[in-house]
Amino acid sequence: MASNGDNNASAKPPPEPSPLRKAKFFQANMRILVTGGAGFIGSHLVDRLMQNEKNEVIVVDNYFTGSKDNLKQWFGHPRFELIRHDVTEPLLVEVDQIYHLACPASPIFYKYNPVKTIKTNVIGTLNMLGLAKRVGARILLTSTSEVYGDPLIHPQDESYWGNVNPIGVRSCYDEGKRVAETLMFDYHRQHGIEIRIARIFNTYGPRMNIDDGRVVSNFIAQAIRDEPLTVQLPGTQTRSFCYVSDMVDGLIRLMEGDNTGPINIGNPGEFTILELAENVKELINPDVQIITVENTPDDPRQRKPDITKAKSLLGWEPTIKLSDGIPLMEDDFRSRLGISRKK
Ligand SMILES: NC(=O)c1ccc[n+]([C@@H]2O[C@H](COP(=O)([O-])OP(=O)(O)OC[C@H]3O[C@@H](n4cnc5c(N)ncnc54)[C@H](O)[C@@H]3O)[C@@H](O)[C@H]2O)c1
Ligand SMILES: O=c1ccn([C@@H]2O[C@H](COP(=O)(O)OP(=O)(O)O[C@H]3OC[C@@H](O)[C@H](O)[C@H]3O)[C@@H](O)[C@H]2O)c(=O)[nH]1
Repeated sequence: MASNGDNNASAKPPPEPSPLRKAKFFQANMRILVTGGAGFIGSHLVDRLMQNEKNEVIVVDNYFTGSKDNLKQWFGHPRFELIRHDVTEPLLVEVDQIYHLACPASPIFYKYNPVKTIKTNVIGTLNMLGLAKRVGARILLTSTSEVYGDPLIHPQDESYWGNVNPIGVRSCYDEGKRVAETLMFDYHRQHGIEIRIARIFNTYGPRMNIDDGRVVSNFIAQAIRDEPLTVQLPGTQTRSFCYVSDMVDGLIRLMEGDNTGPINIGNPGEFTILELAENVKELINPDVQIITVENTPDDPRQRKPDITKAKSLLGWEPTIKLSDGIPLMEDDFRSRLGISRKK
């Protein structure tokens, strides 16, 4: 099946960014806002940004799925600030870059209060774009592979417009992210805002909530606790799993580069969910049982990123394969669960 053409096509060049960008008083540091920075990917991003001593990092988070614990290593640091704030409310800060991650990402959490999820995606993104416009900041949105819905082309490249149910139980998230992308491009074309859009594919690693509900964290927690691994039917559905340090590297490259995106960031290594369960069983607990359970509506049947653009435009590709990433996550889960390896 054919793709839908160039997403970036625009008739005329966008206007210049806000003059405020160039009218600031001299300042040596880069002031970076990370929304959703207390969450899984956000906190790893903050760690990486804080390594650069020219960066000042402000995190805003409402702690719905994130935790202060993920950032405790930075409390009291002079270049770090944490604000309890909900992005559905306006925010007044002075920053140069915005990494906009705030949004529950696990299906069980984003479906828990769907109206809030879509407000976070739409009003939250509008607020962050309004902020970017006022201060002339560059803004990066963490969009998702879910914008492709249950994809009819495989692997998915950025020119594919997707196959999304607009009225389903996942729509608050996938349609919400699609509107967020639309808003990003409208602010770019209309107001000259410097935008970056990452389409993130399934990402895993240390610090995921133990009971997050997503498949890798579920299977690892189950294997450590000696509970059966719950493969949702049919088990032949596929996902491609990216380790979090690779993801953070891709996001920073996208922010620092010249391309608006959207750009897929993910690991093209594709596994059926049953294969994932077998991998976790082999690596963590060969005695654990694998069982099948009912699935939820509209679960995408296949997903794998085409990362040609990320390779050529960002010089990025993932470096950590699943069989190396699972043990790294296992260490973190064991220490948080207080269950050591069997002798
Ligand atoms: N992890 C993945 O596989 C994946 C895949 C695709 C896209 N993404 C996107 O990456 C981003 C981060 O995902 P994650 O896996 O780290 O999820 P996460 O749930 O761990 O982090 C999301 C963070 O946003 C915060 N948040 C939620 N709603 C908020 C609101 N209204 N105001 C302020 N803060 C709010 C949460 O408390 C949490 O700290 C999300 O935008 C998600 O859609 C993640
Ligand atoms: O215990 C489980 C959990 C999940 N699954 C299956 O594993 C697959 C992946 O499910 P997850 O809940 O981890 O995540 P999904 O791929 O459905 O959605 C994710 O996609 C990308 C991001 O935007 C989000 O992090 C999330 O929406 C699904 O087919 C699901 O049915 C299981 O078989 N068992």
